[in-house]
Amino acid sequence: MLPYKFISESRVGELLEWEPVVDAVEHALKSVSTGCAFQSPRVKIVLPESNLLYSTPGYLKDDKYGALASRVMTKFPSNRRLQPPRSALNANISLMDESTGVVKAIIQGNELTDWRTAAVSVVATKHLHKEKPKEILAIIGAGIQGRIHAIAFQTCFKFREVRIWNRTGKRAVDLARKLNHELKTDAFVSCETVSDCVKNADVIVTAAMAKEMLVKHEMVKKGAHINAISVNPSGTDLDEETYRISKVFCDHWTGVEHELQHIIAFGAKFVGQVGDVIAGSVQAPGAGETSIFQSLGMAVEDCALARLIYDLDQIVK
Ligand SMILES: NC(=O)C1=CN([C@@H]2O[C@H](COP(=O)(O)OP(=O)(O)OC[C@H]3O[C@@H](n4cnc5c(N)ncnc54)[C@H](O)[C@@H]3O)[C@@H](O)[C@H]2O)C=CC1
Ligand SMILES: O=C(O)C1=NCCCC1
Repeated sequence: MLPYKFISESRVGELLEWEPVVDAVEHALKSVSTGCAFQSPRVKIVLPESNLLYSTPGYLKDDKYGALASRVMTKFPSNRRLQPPRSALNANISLMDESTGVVKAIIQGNELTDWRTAAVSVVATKHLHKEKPKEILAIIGAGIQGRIHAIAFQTCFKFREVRIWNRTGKRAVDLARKLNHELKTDAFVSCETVSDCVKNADVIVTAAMAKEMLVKHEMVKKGAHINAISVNPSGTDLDEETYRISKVFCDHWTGVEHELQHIIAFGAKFVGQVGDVIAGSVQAPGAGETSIFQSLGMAVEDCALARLIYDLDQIVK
């Protein structure tokens, strides 16, 4: 018998639904603005062959989603070439008892990472693109994050059209077909060029981790909202001018200081954390203002989800 609960990926998949996940990450995002988030900059270790190990410990003080947790994640890009292929990112979360610090659960963390990242983009869009059109969504990159963002956004907002572009076009075609089938809709379409995908889109998600800047400012509709979720220290999916002409928001200031200096060097001005807008201390972008949410991911998001999963595991049989 293990001295802690083990919660597997398949169990996490059974437990999660969008409404509670979005609520949990909304609490986590707000916590950075209200003094309820305790977290350090992400530790990143570069391993041989450019593989990575990330560590993100944190404590979220919150009645509903409060938790003391630490996530360890590895990124081994060559996993995609294994037979059968494996995810490049692999995460596990230790959830500790808040009064003793003793581990009470180990949660496999890939589903958790996928759901929480897409839910964070949903919350950013809700608050930064409030009362603005949500007819056309463009998704750049049809990988794990592209797929989960497509599902989350369609579940939470119901866009009329969801366009998907991918470097290898067949992946975008296949994903659109699969999602139409799974979600019983015809809203998903694939696009052959980034420009066709982004043109006139109200909301854009970039999850391609491209070496070149894929989205150029002239492609982006004035007043659109962009969720830039790729974490890439050497590049961005958006061009420099898109950053300069937009109001740019982050998840947490510490992350900006430690990981986003290359974007500040473009002349981008970060105007606040999404949590500041939720808490009412920073204004949301006005009509006609283009906005970017530069997502890094942070420990308190993992805390909120770990708590939600742990609590659901106790009650859902
Ligand atoms: N902000 C956050 O909290 C999180 C961010 N991420 C980041 O999101 C990004 C996507 O992650 P996943 O979907 O898991 O990866 P993935 O490998 O499943 O998908 C990446 C997609 O980008 C495309 N791509 C790769 N290189 C490209 C290039 N040079 N040009 C154009 N397209 C290219 C691939 O075809 C693939 O469809 C990564 O940068 C990852 O680090 C992932 C999880 C959380
Ligand atoms: O989930 C996170 O947080 C990630 N951080 C850095 C790299 C991609 C995922």
